[in-house]
Amino acid sequence: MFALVRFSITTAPRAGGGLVGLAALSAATSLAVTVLVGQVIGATPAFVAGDPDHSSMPAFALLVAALVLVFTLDGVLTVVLSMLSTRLTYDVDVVIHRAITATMTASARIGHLESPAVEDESRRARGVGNRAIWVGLVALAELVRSRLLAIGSAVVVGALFSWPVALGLLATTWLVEWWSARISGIEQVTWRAGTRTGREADYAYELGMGTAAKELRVFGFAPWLKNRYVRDWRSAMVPLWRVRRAATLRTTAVYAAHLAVLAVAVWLLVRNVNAGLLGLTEVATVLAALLRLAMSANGTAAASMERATSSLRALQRLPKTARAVRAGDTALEGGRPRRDAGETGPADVPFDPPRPRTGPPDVRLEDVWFRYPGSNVDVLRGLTLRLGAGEAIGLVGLNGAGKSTLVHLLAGAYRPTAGRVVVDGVDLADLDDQELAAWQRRLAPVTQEFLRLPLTAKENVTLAEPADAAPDRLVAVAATAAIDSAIADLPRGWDTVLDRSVTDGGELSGGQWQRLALARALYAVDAGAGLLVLDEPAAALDVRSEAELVDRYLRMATGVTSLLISHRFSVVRNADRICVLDKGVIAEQGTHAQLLATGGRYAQMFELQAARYVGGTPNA
Ligand SMILES: Nc1ncnc2c1ncn2[C@@H]1O[C@H](COP(=O)(O)OP(=O)(O)OP(=O)(O)O)[C@@H](O)[C@H]1O
Repeated sequence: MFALVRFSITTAPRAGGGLVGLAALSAATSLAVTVLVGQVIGATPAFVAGDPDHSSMPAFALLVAALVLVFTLDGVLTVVLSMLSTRLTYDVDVVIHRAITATMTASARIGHLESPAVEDESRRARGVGNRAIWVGLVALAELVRSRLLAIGSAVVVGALFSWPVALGLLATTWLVEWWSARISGIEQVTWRAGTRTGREADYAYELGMGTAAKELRVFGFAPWLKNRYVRDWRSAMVPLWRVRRAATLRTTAVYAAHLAVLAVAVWLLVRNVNAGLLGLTEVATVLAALLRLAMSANGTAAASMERATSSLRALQRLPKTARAVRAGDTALEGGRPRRDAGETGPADVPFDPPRPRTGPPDVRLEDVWFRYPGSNVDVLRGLTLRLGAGEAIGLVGLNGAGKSTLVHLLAGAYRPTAGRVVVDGVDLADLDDQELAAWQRRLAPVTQEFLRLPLTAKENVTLAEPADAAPDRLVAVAATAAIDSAIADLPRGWDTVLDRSVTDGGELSGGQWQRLALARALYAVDAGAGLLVLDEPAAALDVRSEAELVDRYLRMATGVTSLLISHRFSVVRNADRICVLDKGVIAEQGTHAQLLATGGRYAQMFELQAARYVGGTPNA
């Protein structure tokens, strides 16, 4: 409870503090209503049978007016409390989202993004329905109100009637509350154990409703995915239902004890009335207070607080878990010291749209070993490769040889397990986050899974670069990437949002998306990026245009260092140097003609591919 109070007061001091303060005030007004109701009822007979000159009128009217006033205030406070809760909801939502996104984007490296531990912790922090913490904060106000009201009502019952009855009922009221919170705690532990299955259910839902909604239906996989979702969701929820079923008997016993004490209290009250020990005012006040006390057990609020506290702890652990996952790389690397102190989070890393124009970089991979976190297979095994400043290097290799992995290492997204990636003499592993982010801004990549953003066509090309400052550049790169006519056909040209679900939105074919991604990389080069990386840039293009497009592309990108990865030899053959990646190392390198003359692996692969074209050698 104290952790939540501290959290609400530090994150939203006005709404959080105001909510708790108002809750206390609301408890006081509710208690005042109870006492005034007793007073009015007690005074009614005397007033009704009153003297003919109505001398008791002003006092009775005053009592009724006070009751109406306090009752109205109580109602107003309830409305204000609900408004403040809504306000707190917004404030806290922002804080939680910021905390989670700050952790996820705290580093320019990406190991933690693939970590199940980090994903589970983030899911726990968000809680069921993503709202555990703020539901708990609203419950905190309710709990403050109900507990103060319970104590106040007990004092009224004790002072006017019986202290043992007051304390007995207070005890069973809190027993009910404690029991609800305890069950919720057990449910939390059970739910935490099932977060992985729950996450799988979430993925299935996201796939079916978003990412792959169209494809799954076109190919008739929707029922399969639905069954899978139901299966995973049930297996995450069944243990929870089991906990609830197992607790049914004890829950019934706790509520029965509470009701029994209330029944005894009412029976004793009736006995006292019969014995003439209590007047009408006392009876009315005590009865109202007894009911208030008995009904103040707020198991729901206590349970929500339990859940919120558990989520809050997960939220506080999250950055540590993410750091530990990233630090796991250090252990893999044999403890080479790293400068993690520079991890400052997105709020502190200023985004600087203009790319630093520092010319084409010289990049060296020196005896690089790499295995993915959690894997026991070395993808790269002592790879050494140099991309000289301004050189165009082609990279070929079989599926799974490690070509895309090499691109991740070049970008510094992962650290090598051993060895170094050195850019202009600086080891990427020694860069702090801001320096690494600056290096990544010097890259213009087209990866296999290129971005398809539901933004305008213009934003898809320019991203953070200011397009309005260079409209000619936009036209030029669109022409080079041969996407200009497709853009002209869109309902609103460059300003068309590339998402069919938007009014006046447009859609591109797979090949047209790829051309748009190429235009984006060219635009970045023009804006100052010095290293162009094309990973299968022509996979979605028809064979006729691919080689011609890539050649045109490289011509326009002169003056940069470029890495061209492709299974299609027609794409890489004009590179200054072609490297063959095999078994984690560069097995061969040279020009297209030199490699063919050597008769090695490259020549074999080339001949195999060429034989599939009519006439033997495409573009040879
Ligand atoms: N995030 C990851 N975690 C664990 N292993 C991975 C991860 N990404 C790739 N791998 C593994 O690393 C190896 C190299 O993959 P990579 O994608 O770099 O190959 P590639 O040469 O680009 O393949 P392709 O030609 O099919 O695109 C593969 O065995 C793959 O299964």
